[in-house]
Amino acid sequence: MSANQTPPTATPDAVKNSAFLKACRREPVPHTPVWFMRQAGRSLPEYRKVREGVPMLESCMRPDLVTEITLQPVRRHNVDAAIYFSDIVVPLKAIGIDLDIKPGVGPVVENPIRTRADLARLRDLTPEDVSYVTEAIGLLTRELGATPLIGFAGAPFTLASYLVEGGPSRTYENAKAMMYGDPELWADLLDRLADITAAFLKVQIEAGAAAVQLFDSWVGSLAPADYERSVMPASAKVFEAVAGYGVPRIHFGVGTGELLRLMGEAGADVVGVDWRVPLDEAARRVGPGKALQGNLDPTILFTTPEAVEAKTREVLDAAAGLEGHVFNLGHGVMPSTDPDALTRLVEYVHTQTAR
Ligand SMILES: Cc1c2[nH]c(c1CCC(=O)O)Cc1[nH]c(c(CCC(=O)O)c1C)Cc1[nH]c(c(CCC(=O)O)c1C)Cc1[nH]c(c(C)c1CCC(=O)O)C2
Repeated sequence: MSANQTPPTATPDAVKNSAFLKACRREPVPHTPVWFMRQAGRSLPEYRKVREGVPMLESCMRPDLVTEITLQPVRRHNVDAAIYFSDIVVPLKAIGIDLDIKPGVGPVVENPIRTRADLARLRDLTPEDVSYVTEAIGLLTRELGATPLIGFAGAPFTLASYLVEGGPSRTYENAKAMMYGDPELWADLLDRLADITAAFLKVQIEAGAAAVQLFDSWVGSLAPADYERSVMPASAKVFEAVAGYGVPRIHFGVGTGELLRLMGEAGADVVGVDWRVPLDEAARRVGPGKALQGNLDPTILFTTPEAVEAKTREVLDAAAGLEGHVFNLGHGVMPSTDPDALTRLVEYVHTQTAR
């Protein structure tokens, strides 16, 4: 093993043999595994109760709260994987970036990153900066038993979109202007973010995360040629940095139909697909050797159980020929979703796909 290679992690056998990890490895499964992006928090009344009076970022730094919130959807819905409760901006906060998560708005950065001098504020992340993550994952893996824990991070482009814009955006005009107008500064910014993201994922894997997901939620705003030239190298650097652990790497974005092949080639084992591209078509675009994750439109959950089943059937039919399928929504659970609709959906996918 060369000096810059990482050792494989000791994922327990019971977790390794879970339906979720088998599907990620494209092995036969007893049933199609299910989890939901943004299953922790959001729609659960028990989540709102424990969060009462605790600001979002503070809750991410408290191992007792992180453990409880991560476990809540596992207890309630019988999902096949847990996702670590945190946020994509937590590693940026941990290195001292002055940002906050405003309720109903999202991440807001006090002083956006716009110039070369601003880059100096992005120092490396050390495990000590996020010791609460290591502690929480230690607690969680004990409680979860055979249920895998998914670690996650924001991808360089999506993190840059918040850092350069200063908050949520529809058009990403400042970020894209930097990408087109000062490609060297942009490349250096994304490279810095790749290192921070890779360090944050390593902390989670070394603490016991059995898989990781890179959220490039907003990268669908780019044309494939610009993605390939200006973003893919940084995302590929993140995937490469954690390749040696042997844990599945999931890559997800919204509106990424035109980018699916490149997002797989960046180094993912599993490509996440939103609801705009049927999974059989997504498989053709991604090519062989990758599992797919997705892709029920989350808004269908506001209709009737019959309509949810019919739409789920379409997803399962499109997924029938795939090498590996992890059932998920095409984007995160929306806050006003009825939690019982999620529980019924898990049950439906499990019974429809039982082998
Ligand atoms: C773009 C992005 C963010 N955060 C995240 C993404 C990528 C996923 C995606 O595309 O949806 C990722 C994220 N954020 C959160 C998780 C927890 C784990 C999970 O349940 O998936 C995960 C995986 C908790 C959170 N992150 C946030 C909340 C809500 C804050 C609260 O409950 O007070 C939660 C539970 C805040 C947040 N943070 C962010 C947004 C857009 C918001 C929502 C703002 C709002 O509408 O209130 C940035």
